[in-house]
Amino acid sequence: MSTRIAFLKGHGTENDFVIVPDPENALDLSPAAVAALCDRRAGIGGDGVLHVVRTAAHPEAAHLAGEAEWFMDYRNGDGSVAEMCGNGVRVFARYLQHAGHVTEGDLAIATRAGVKSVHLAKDGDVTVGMGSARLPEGEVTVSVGEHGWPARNVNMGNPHAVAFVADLADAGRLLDAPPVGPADAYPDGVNVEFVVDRGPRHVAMRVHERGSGETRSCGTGACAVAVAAARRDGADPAVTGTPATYTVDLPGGRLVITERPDGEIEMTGPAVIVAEGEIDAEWLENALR
Ligand SMILES: N[C@H](CCC[C@H](N)C(=O)O)C(=O)O
Repeated sequence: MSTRIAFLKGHGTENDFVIVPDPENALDLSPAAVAALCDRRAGIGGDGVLHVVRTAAHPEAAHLAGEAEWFMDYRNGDGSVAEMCGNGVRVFARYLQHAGHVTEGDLAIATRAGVKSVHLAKDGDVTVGMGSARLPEGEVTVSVGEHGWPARNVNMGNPHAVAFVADLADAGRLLDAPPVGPADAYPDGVNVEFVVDRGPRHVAMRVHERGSGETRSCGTGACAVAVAAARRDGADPAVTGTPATYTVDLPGGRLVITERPDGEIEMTGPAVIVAEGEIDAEWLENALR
């Protein structure tokens, strides 16, 4: 019998992930291996992979070992690397609790976008300190077919273009990445969000994610949407001195985003471990050929 590699499956508002515990960073998780694991027909299936590594064991994160014991080595479903994954951090924290590495309460998780503070509440929700948003200068536009909209450029550690539309159906089927202009605005690609209002400080969104396609939810995207909506609504906390809280409905569930006057953004939502099992190492090896 060939070697087995442990995995778990989890999701946060139906943004789903293959979780691969690998404390000593011993596995060669190449882009091809990640894409094979995320393949929804020939593999396990997921929007991305959460590679669970002790911070001290990963060359990109070892400098953060004094601040956080675990590093979320996040990969998109196409095998590309992204700086941050908001839903992923919640599921990552839930995995650490499931595996007995942490109990409920507060913990820190290292990511490529720095160390994130996480609170595991008794009632099942997880709150993540997402840091603050950057709003690069310059107009960007998003197009779908003959439609075009001005969009807000928001960086949550990863890039987002947020377009407010009349109807979420205006985004079409989102089978491909919607063109974003100007062409040089996002040299490394971008996550694109389409937003409609549902009520005061209440929006709904769809997202086409860089490296994963349309997903049921995007945590960093929901934060980008809340930040863009607060600027549109004259509720920028840095100006008003008052925190701005938005309820964000996604196809896969609901997230609550609060931006404080100091710029810190908190995201609260569910995180679920669905299953665990073993990957056949020989299968994975063959999948790379
Ligand atoms: N596709 C994103 C990373 C995952 C973001 C999303 N799943 C989230 O929950 O924040 C990117 O390439 O920047």
